[in-house]
Amino acid sequence: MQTKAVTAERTMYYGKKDVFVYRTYASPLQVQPIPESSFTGRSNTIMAMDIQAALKGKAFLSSFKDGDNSLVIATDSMKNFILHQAGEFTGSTMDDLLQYTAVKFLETYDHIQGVEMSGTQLPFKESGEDGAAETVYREHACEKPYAAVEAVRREDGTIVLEEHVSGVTSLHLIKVKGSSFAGFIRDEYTTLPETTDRPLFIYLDIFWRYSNKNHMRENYAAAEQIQHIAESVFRELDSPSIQKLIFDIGCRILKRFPQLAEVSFESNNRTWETIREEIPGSKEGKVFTEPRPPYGFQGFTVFREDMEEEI
Ligand SMILES: O=c1[nH]c(=O)c2[nH]c(=O)[nH]c2[nH]1
Repeated sequence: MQTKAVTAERTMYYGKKDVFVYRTYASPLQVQPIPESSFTGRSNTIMAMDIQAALKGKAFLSSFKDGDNSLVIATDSMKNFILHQAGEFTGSTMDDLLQYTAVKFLETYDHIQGVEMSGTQLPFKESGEDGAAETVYREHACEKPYAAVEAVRREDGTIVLEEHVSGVTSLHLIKVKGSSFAGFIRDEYTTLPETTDRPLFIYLDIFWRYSNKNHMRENYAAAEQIQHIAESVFRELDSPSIQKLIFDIGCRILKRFPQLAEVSFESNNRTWETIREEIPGSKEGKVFTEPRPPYGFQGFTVFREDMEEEI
């Protein structure tokens, strides 16, 4: 849950997580292709999602303090509500489904003040060599589209979308050569050698915000396209560090999608451990093994004003 007790304000919410929603034959998604990706949409024959919802509002105080459940919507009922709305939903993205359902919660129950919802999409790829099979899908590992929304009831009673973040999580990208890491502080704590060419393996989560919340429907940036941009920039550029790599990926994403205001990254260094630098008879072959913990990580947000040069 994103909500953290970092302010003097009381933390108070409750909800349901891991609501698995499988909606079949939702409206297909269509997007404009971009140079880095031939992706043009999803059939949405299966929209598979792991959804979380949290309800907020002063009305719930008595349930915590006095054990008064008279205003409690059981989390079991919340699960049923979410599953029901998945059948009413006519849109084509998880972002939209979350917004639709969060607003429905507020419209249905007057005493709720805010609803936070997030979801991870579980991609099912068309099965078959040419992807032509229309009814058989194989579950796809690794990268997953993500979305989170918060809808609130204002003082004047209007319901607004206060927060919306989209994302793609668990990209596992390896580039076997063309990455370096050198020039860092060398002191008595340094044992890491400088590398001019390392096999860089990163785990990457990417999150983005639209400059205007209406863009979510009119100018949707698909997780697949963001992923393909990340892969293209990784392939094209020789990076001096993961820090610079994620910055460059962020600039390219903002360049490609003017409707986005910012892109954030959480990266994890999973660079393989080198076992054999040289293999007799092989020009470039090496042998590596899994890295051992602990793992390095980076977090960074790229804003539009950061984009000075063309990438
Ligand atoms: O790209 C990197 N950035 C770092 O900050 C770092 N630190 C480290 O040990 N290896 C790496 N690699």
